[in-house]
Amino acid sequence: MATSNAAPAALLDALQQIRDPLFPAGIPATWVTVEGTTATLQLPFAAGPGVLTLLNSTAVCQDYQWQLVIKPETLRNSQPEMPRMHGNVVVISSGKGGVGKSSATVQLALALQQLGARVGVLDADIYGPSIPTMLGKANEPLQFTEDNKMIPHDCYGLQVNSLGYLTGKGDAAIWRGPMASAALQQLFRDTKWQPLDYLLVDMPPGTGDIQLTFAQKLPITGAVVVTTPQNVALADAEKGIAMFRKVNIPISGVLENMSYFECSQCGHQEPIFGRDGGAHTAAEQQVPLLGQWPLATRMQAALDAGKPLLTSSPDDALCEAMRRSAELLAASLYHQAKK
Ligand SMILES: Nc1ncnc2c1ncn2[C@@H]1O[C@H](COP(=O)(O)OP(=O)(O)OP(=O)(O)O)[C@@H](O)[C@H]1O
Repeated sequence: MATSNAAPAALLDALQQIRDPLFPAGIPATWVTVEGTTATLQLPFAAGPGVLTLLNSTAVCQDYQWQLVIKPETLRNSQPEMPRMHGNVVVISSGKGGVGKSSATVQLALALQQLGARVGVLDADIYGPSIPTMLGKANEPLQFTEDNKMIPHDCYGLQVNSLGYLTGKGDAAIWRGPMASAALQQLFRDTKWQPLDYLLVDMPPGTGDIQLTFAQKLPITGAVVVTTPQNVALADAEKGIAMFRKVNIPISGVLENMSYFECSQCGHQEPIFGRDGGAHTAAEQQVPLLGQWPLATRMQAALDAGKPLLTSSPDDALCEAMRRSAELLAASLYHQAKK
């Protein structure tokens, strides 16, 4: 019976030649095992079955029945002296408020989960924690362990903690400066997370002291900068990128949100905030573009109802775009950490 060591050289060669944003340097032999005509691709980051379609576009690969196994690796982070307890911590940030940072956090988290990862969400947006609205359970108080750790809510299989579960509406906004940074760190540390592959942190918007201190204290693997395409948002997105660079946190990518308005009646696409602004910023800053999500009424309605599209209409074309962004994020985290 053929084993991984016996994988034909022609197959390994072909895999190494594959080029895709998920595999910028091809697929290494160590990710592939072969038994007879069954081949298994084990990926160290979350990705969807489209990967197998990519393989099957190569003639040699078509001789095998492919299986995909997702086993995300916990990568190095910004606090090498701390134990890697929370999987890969990814901060989702925006220089400007209201661009869709919380929506992106929720939807990237659900998409990563649908790609086979164990995912947590930490809502650290002190100015207005909106994750409980988007994922439900807004009025369910948190439970505590005997040693006083917060037990995260289970929302659609995600482990979720939010300042919104601890404070009454409006209370959070009075936190400022060092008090806010300390509260955020406590929220991170005093939550009893079950094993995770990815922990997505919804940061407070902006690039001030609170964000900088918090970013410096967390064991961060990468940062996503969410922006809308217009110039005022892009200028703030660039400030965000500069802030993370200053503290040596890799930028995993820019996510352009509200890229165009999509008419639900006729499908016409109107770039109301300008065209490709986030894409240009990503190119100029030499960071990956994770996606261009449209402004879509059904996305907002689903989030407002606490039933994101990925849970209520997973076959929607928008969900496909979100899963693509999530796999690009997972791959970017991996490749940047291995550089
Ligand atoms: N692509 C989109 N299409 C339609 N509505 C969207 C889209 N992205 C976000 N929204 C809606 O815009 C509003 C603001 O989004 P969200 O709360 O995610 O922004 P934010 O950047 O986190 O804001 P804040 O600065 O308050 O933290 C929400 O009602 C959300 O449902």
